[in-house]
Amino acid sequence: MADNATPTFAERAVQDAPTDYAQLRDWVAEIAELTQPDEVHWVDGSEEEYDRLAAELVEAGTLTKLNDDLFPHSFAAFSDPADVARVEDRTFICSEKEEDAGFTNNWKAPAEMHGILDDAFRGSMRGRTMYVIPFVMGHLDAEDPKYGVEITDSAYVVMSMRIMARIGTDVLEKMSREQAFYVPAVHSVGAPLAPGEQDVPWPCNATKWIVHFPEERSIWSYGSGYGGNALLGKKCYALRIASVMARDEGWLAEHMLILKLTNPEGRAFHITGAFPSACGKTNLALIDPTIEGWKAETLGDDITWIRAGHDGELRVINPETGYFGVAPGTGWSTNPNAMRAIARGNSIFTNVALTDDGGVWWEGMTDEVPAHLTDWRGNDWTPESDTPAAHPNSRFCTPIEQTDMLADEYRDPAGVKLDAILFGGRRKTTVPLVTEAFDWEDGILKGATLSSETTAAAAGAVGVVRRDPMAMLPFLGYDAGDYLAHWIEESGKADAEKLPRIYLVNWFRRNRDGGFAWPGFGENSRVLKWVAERLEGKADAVETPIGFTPTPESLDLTGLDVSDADLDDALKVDREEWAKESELIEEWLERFGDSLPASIRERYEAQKARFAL
Ligand SMILES: Nc1nc2c(ncn2[C@@H]2O[C@H](COP(=O)(O)OP(=O)(O)OP(=O)(O)O)[C@@H](O)[C@H]2O)c(=O)[nH]1
Ligand SMILES: O=C([O-])CC(=O)C(=O)O
Ligand SMILES: [Mn+2]
Repeated sequence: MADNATPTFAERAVQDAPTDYAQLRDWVAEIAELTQPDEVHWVDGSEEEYDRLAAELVEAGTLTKLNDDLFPHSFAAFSDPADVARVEDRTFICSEKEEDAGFTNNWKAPAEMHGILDDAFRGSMRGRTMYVIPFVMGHLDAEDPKYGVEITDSAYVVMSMRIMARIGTDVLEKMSREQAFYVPAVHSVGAPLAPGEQDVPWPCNATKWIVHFPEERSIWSYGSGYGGNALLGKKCYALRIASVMARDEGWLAEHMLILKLTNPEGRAFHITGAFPSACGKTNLALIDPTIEGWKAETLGDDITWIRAGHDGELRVINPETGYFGVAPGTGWSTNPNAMRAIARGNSIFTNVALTDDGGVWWEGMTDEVPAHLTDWRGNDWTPESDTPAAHPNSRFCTPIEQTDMLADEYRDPAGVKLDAILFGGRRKTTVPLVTEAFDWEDGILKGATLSSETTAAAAGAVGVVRRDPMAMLPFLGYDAGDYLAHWIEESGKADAEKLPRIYLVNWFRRNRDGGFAWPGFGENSRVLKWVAERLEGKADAVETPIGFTPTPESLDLTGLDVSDADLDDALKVDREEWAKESELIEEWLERFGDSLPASIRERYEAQKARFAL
């Protein structure tokens, strides 16, 4: 016990707590006792609070206020050059049993990991403010709201969480009233300050731990201030922990965009797309169709929760409220919908370049390259410079409500019926522009064996082909084989004839000259049109050993300047390429051992046999 004069860290953490939810108060007190912050602030989620934090971060040099005439109410942040992406090799799933984490995850025994984390977090918030952020992923008025509380010592995280999720007083009140379960999520940049020590603009620690305890449903993140490592509602909760909740409760947490596509007759199709990080989800979610009469609206760009509805349909919602989008390549010509949302302001940019008039710029934003910039590292930059002005994984963090083409159904907790699922990745070779799976099980095989070249979204080598089941490889909270079995089980709850159709897509295949065979971006609406017309039984296709691909005539190419050679390069199923691919797929499936569902192996054998014919 402390004497009367000095309250303990625990006492100070809850003395002004705006809740009487005892379990929550106890947990916050316990974390304060461990991390020893100077102050504790319970986040209310108000605009005044956001502006106050922004002013503090501008003062500290963490944020640069942008020119209000260009990007109203917006800021740029520049991270430590060693803290620019998710760190997959420091990400752990600490289930009780190692086999439950599966071969795709790093694992340590929970007791051992708790010991490591206790040591790391002890005193880690000294000299800093500890923020308590009540949040909900998905809708607050959902049947079963998915609450969380993030404790963090980063005001940048608080500001970003306010864009990305529903946070603050309303959430805290409802959670407290219901005494509801919440996911406890603790984040520290791991850079305590000694008394009088000067802070740096982007505090972080060379050692990083991104840890999930699936049975406890808890998250501990140490050492990084960046994106998916630190905004714990996003990948850590809404994918890794949610995938485990989904397994136990009977739903699916997926790394997918949601798009509503309406044809000229007014019929709407809801399409999700699972593509690995930096492989085109945000761009497809915000597509500006180039074909006449077709309308696209978005519901989400990164995470989708899927549930079999009472009506035998699969229904989907987006649990987030903002974009944490890849900046480079997002431009007025490639993605005007994203640009318009960004230009409304209220955004935080991380690791982009600054223009001389107080705006931001990144590669691909405009066709014209500015003559002078300050690059993401703070150095002078000109078009002659030999490094990019913006980091390849620089990001814009922008409220989804600022999107002109936001679908009304985004706001509906019941979500929308799912009509088609696209699985995609970056493949220079082998994988055609679009292939319709023969049926649902064949579609699951396509998802289970999905592959892509690695990108700058995660630390490590770029451009290496790896298998990425359902684009969830870095986001699975449990064994990959059990996850595939869960997909099969959940889809069994829907009426077979109401199940979505599954397509494999690849916008990134190269032509014989090494360029992109397909122009991509808005032109992908031509592929979406083909998908919609397949769903209606209207579009023609060629049957190949891997499924149905478009006949050149069935793709609407009106007004598109694409050569026959490029089209052939984009669409072909090449037997030699697939002979190599089959070997890689076989090696991949071997790695699952006994946990691979038998039906997936059977469908793979059937595919292989079709090539042998
Ligand atoms: N060539 C080509 N590039 C594309 C296409 N769609 C997206 N890209 C580029 O791919 C990169 C990543 O695209 P995003 O849409 O941000 O990818 P994402 O899947 O949302 O990435 P995360 O947010 O990291 O999960 C950007 O540089 C885009 O410009 C396309 O159709 N063709
Ligand atoms: O999580 C992040 O840092 C950014 C992101 O969306 C991804 O990598 O998929
Ligand atoms: Mn994205």
